[in-house]
Amino acid sequence: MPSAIDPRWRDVDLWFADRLLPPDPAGAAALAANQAAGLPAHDVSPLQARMLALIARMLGARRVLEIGTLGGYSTMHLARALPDGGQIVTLEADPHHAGVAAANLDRAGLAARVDLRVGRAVDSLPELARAVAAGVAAPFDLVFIDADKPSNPVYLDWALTLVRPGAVIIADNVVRDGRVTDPDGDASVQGVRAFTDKVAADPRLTATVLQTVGVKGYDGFMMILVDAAPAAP
Ligand SMILES: C[S@@+](CC[C@H](N)C(=O)[O-])C[C@H]1O[C@@H](n2cnc3c(N)ncnc32)[C@H](O)[C@@H]1O
Repeated sequence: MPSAIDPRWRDVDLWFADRLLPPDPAGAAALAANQAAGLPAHDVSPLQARMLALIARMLGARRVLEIGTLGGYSTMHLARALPDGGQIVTLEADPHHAGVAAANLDRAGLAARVDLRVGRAVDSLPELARAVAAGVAAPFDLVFIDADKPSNPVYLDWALTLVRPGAVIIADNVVRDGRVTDPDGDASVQGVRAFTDKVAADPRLTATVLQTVGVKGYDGFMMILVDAAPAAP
């Protein structure tokens, strides 16, 4: 169970969001539609969405892969960060979530930039990999992993077949209220732990974790740079 959110975390998030984020009627409408449709409130926060969008812009990303769409809130922010002709492919297992996301993205005028694929990510990823390997589709510049945590190690393997050298992979919810350090943690904790070990063992990868507190409680992101050559120590 997540622990209570310290009111200071929420207040500080809102204080910065008030100052740094522009009004986002489409984002607010998406969150309201998600709630009305009974989706879990597992979307990134507005400031976290801005962080993802900033990373996409800093990378000059044209192709983004997202694993875990929910109602399309993070998808929306990443899609807006793309240049003309850019595309985000987003994978969602739950048809109800995908339907709500499609409506949200359509209402936000972003449908043309989003390729929403419904089905388990492990079933969608091979086709994406075939397209990239055949040169039919460009490799991805940024991958955002935000779905079922037990599958994170598998998602890492697929991501590494799908990205260009210099790409960035971001995984959400790696801290899990501090539970990541529990060797007897649940399947999600085990997924994050195995994912972390896999990242650490791969000489092509340079990674760090940013622990976060805020309106979403206590959690964190792993950020991974995929180097062209083995990573320096
Ligand atoms: C944390 S939510 C995603 C939140 C979203 N990225 C955002 O910030 O707005 C995780 C989503 O992953 C989906 N999911 C879970 N298992 C999946 C799988 N095997 N393949 C694809 N999507 C999956 C869930 O249905 C849920 O909608």
